[in-house]
Amino acid sequence: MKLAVIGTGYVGLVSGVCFALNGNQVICVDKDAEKISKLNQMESPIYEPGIEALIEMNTQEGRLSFSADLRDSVRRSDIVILAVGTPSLPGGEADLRYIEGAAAEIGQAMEGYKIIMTKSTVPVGTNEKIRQIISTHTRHPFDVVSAPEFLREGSAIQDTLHPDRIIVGLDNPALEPLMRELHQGFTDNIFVTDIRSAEMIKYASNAFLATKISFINEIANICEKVGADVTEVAQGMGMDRRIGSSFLQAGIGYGGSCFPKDTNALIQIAGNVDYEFKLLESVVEVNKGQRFMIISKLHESLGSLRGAVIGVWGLAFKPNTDDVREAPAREIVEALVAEGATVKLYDPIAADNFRQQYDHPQLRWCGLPEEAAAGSDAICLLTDWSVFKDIDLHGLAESMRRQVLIDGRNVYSKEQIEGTGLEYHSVGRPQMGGLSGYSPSVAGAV
Ligand SMILES: NC(=O)c1ccc[n+]([C@@H]2O[C@H](COP(=O)([O-])OP(=O)(O)OC[C@H]3O[C@@H](n4cnc5c(N)ncnc54)[C@H](O)[C@@H]3O)[C@@H](O)[C@H]2O)c1
Ligand SMILES: O=c1ccn([C@@H]2O[C@H](COP(=O)(O)OP(=O)(O)O[C@H]3O[C@H](CO)[C@@H](O)[C@H](O)[C@H]3O)[C@@H](O)[C@H]2O)c(=O)[nH]1
Repeated sequence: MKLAVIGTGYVGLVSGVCFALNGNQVICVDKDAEKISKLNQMESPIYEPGIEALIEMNTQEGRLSFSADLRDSVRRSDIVILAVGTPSLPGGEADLRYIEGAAAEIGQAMEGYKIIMTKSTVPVGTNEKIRQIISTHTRHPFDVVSAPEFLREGSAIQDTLHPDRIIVGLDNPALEPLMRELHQGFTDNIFVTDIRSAEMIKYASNAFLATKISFINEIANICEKVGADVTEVAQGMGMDRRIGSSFLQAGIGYGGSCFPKDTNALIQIAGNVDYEFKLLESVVEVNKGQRFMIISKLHESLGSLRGAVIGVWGLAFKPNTDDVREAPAREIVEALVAEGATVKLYDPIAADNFRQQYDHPQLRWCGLPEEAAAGSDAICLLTDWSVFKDIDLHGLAESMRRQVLIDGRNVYSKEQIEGTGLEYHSVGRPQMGGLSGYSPSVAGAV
């Protein structure tokens, strides 16, 4: 099939490449000329493992091309996929200006029947709005399909090629066979529903996953006070198939371009129909607070942070991505700076993106994790990049001014820490080493 994918960000580029791999003829379109120019040189504008090799292979085999010309690309395609951003407005609602802009451009470009398939995450009713906008610009017939995307950054290609399910929302049943054919090879598990339900499935899924994370983070906070270990608790809970073991990793909370924005948008979607989504409001509240446990633990160990040197490992919102949108690291680093610390930062991939958004004279940019640790009073691990798992912790302790390690992602095992001389704090697990050692505040409870 002939496809035009509008927006070559994390979703559009990965989807475009994977649809090309599946034998389709794909044009990836972006209004950002710099992105298109990079792509034409076989260079990916985003970091996503495996993407560059697939861009090159599909382009060489003539199935994939890149263009800044939306009009021409739409005319040459049967299916137009919308993958533009839907960021948050200040009040939390989804900002639909890119969707609306692209819909108008598509309408203006059309010279015959098209299927418009929305992959962007959009509030319930948006596909109807897309239909209205397009119809004000064209007399040609078209159909609108909602096909929300569920890929995760860092494993986006695998997620696209082997998804748990594909959701297709349509109001023209005649399109179902074509949608099945388009996704053939990815999965047979295609759930066809109405457009509004498809739009809601996306928000409900993200909100549920965010709820799991805030839930386990609150359990972790209680574990610390009662002397339990949240990793054991999560493992035991996850053995119940009704609960499942995924998304029960306690830490400094969720970030990224999706969970924070989509939970807020769903609260607004509910609010617009006079429904207060209290559970989700609490999920968001818990998540906002969770990152600051890093600062509390630093205070416990070091007292005032004025004049302290703090190493920070990891700036991306999760490993294997260069994306720093809504990364918990941002607020943690800002708090450290505000408290008068010098902060030594290291991230294997995302440091440049982070620095473009936030820089300060108290920040020192480091090229290696060991460099960020040397002479520091404490290290805070904020992103669970695999490079941190294999660090020589004995050598690390020796290079530091004070031997405090705050592990915001529960990366290290008890065995790895034992004998290193580090005072080790993690999330919802017993403290190890240090003057206080592990002293659960359970005196009243036992
Ligand atoms: N990032 C993810 O992991 C992920 C996963 C699932 C769903 N989503 C959803 O998918 C959508 C896209 O997310 P993203 O992270 O890929 O966004 P992104 O910001 O990385 O990319 C969006 C791209 O669209 C381009 N664009 C905007 N208007 C355009 C127009 N009129 N013509 C051509 N190009 C245009 C922008 O220049 C940009 O390159 C959002 O709704 C998001 O919520 C994202
Ligand atoms: O047990 C867990 C799992 C994740 N996280 C954090 O949650 C955030 C999001 O992680 P993840 O879901 O892996 O990454 P995203 O790329 O944001 O993907 C989510 O958001 C996308 C955009 O909507 C959806 O398509 C995906 O299905 C959904 O998982 C990150 O900060 C993680 O560190 C935890 O703290 N604990």
